[in-house]
Amino acid sequence: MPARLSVNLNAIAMLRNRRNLPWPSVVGLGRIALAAGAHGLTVHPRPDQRHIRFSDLPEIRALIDDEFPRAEFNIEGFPTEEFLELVERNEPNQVTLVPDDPAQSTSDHGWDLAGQGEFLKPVVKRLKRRGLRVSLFVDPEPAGLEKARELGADRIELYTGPYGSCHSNPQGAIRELERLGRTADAATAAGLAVNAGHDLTVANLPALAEQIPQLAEVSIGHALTADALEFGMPETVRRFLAACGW
Ligand SMILES: CC(=O)[C@@H](O)[C@H](O)COP(=O)(O)O
Ligand SMILES: NCC(=O)COP(=O)(O)O
Repeated sequence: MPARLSVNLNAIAMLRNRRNLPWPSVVGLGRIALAAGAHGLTVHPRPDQRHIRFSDLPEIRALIDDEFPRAEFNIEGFPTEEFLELVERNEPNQVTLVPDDPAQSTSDHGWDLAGQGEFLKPVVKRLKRRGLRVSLFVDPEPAGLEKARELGADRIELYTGPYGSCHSNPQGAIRELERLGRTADAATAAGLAVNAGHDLTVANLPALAEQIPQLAEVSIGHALTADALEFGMPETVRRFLAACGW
């Protein structure tokens, strides 16, 4: 089955936050994306709430529950106590744990699974006890992924930033794709399902989907929001779904 598309609403929230006004509406554009066929919505709340605000989460949860009960809600972020309580209050289908520092402008690396395993283990256990699917954001590096399974994770999310940055470097893109493919295969061998995200575009998705046939989900925000400004959200979602192979 082609990878499912989860639309990341952070970039829309960032645009909204330029003013103390309720537009563009994060929930409204989430609704349009799901109505156009997207399979889920992703948010990545950060402690300073510079994109998604904590108050957006119950509204997104209600949108899915009331209007799109088959859609998935994915919450991404660094597992502080504040983040974990936010997750527990809003009951997503999936939690993607990301090792980003509050000062980072965006996510730019995956977990050091060996070095940070002791920190992650109780966090994964706590989320699993709540019945949530847990995914760990990882670099495209095949070695050591069994550790993610040992920690209790269900999935990994491949950090595709280095692949995305090869948009005008075809040889580099081929090298990154091979690295992503080997990492995905190592994850599958370890019993983990595979998600991917960061700087994915309509242009670079088809090759990724071909390289990783087992890809379960892609979460996409920045390029999808840029395209939505040009083509409108419904047409953009259809273009991204087609790029995934739907
Ligand atoms: C983990 C990841 O790659 C995304 O969550 C990314 O951080 C999107 O969030 P921003 O667009 O707010 O950086
Ligand atoms: N997990 C990655 C994500 O949600 C979106 O990243 P981007 O498309 O905004 O780079």
